Amino acid sequence: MASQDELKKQVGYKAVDDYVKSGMVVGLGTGSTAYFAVERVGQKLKSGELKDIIAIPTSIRTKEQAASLGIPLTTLDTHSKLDVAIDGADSVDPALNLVKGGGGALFREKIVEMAAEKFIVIVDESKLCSGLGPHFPLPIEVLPFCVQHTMRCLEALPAMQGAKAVLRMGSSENNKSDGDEIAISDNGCYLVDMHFTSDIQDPVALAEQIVKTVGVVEHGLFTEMTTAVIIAGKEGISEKLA
Ligand SMILES: O=C[C@H](O)[C@H](O)[C@H](O)COP(=O)(O)O
Repeated sequence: MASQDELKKQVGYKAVDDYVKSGMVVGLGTGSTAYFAVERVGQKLKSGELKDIIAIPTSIRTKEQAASLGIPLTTLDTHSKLDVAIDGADSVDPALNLVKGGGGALFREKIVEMAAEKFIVIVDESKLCSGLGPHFPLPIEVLPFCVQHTMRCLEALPAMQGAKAVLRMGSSENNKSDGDEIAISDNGCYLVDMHFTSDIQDPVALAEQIVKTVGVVEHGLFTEMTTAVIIAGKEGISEKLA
């Protein structure tokens, strides 16, 4: 049976093979699944199968990986429109709404992926869920100023359904929750993870309430953005179109 890494590699490679063509401006996602898509772009540029690609990375980690592979890079300041962006996700619901930001990259991911004509999501089947929320905590990037106050405001939002806010701890090297310092995003901000005990009833309404909360930079609900989800599982690879 294929390992989880093998499944991630399969979808990462397939997304590049199916959706990235020469001459495109490509958004490169962040995380252990997107890693393989970046690897594939690098391989195909090196072999000459792809030409004239320019890419926009969604984190410092991805920028470093892409640079090490010789992928030409740009930013949204130079290219406001992308042909395609490819990224992983932490949760995918049946309507292809996503929770993202488990690796802390949600702000850069969202600003890049919103600018892409096609947004291709790559996951193994463990990321599929019947409803967002309990499957994976919802990350929110916030300014450090008075973070405890911002967390209480988030908990009090009507559409938050009583979810509990937890300030993410990590280390300066890795903003996954594995250290004893407050995790710092690539943008110098904090990350708050909202823990739900029931499915989020209305992700669009919740997103609207979160962005109106002063102190919030961005949140990890990616609603109505997905073009397609490529899923790797025990039965092989499948694709769901929005
Ligand atoms: O901030 C991180 C991103 O949103 C990732 O795309 C997401 O956490 C999925 O990462 P992975 O493919 O490592 O599970």
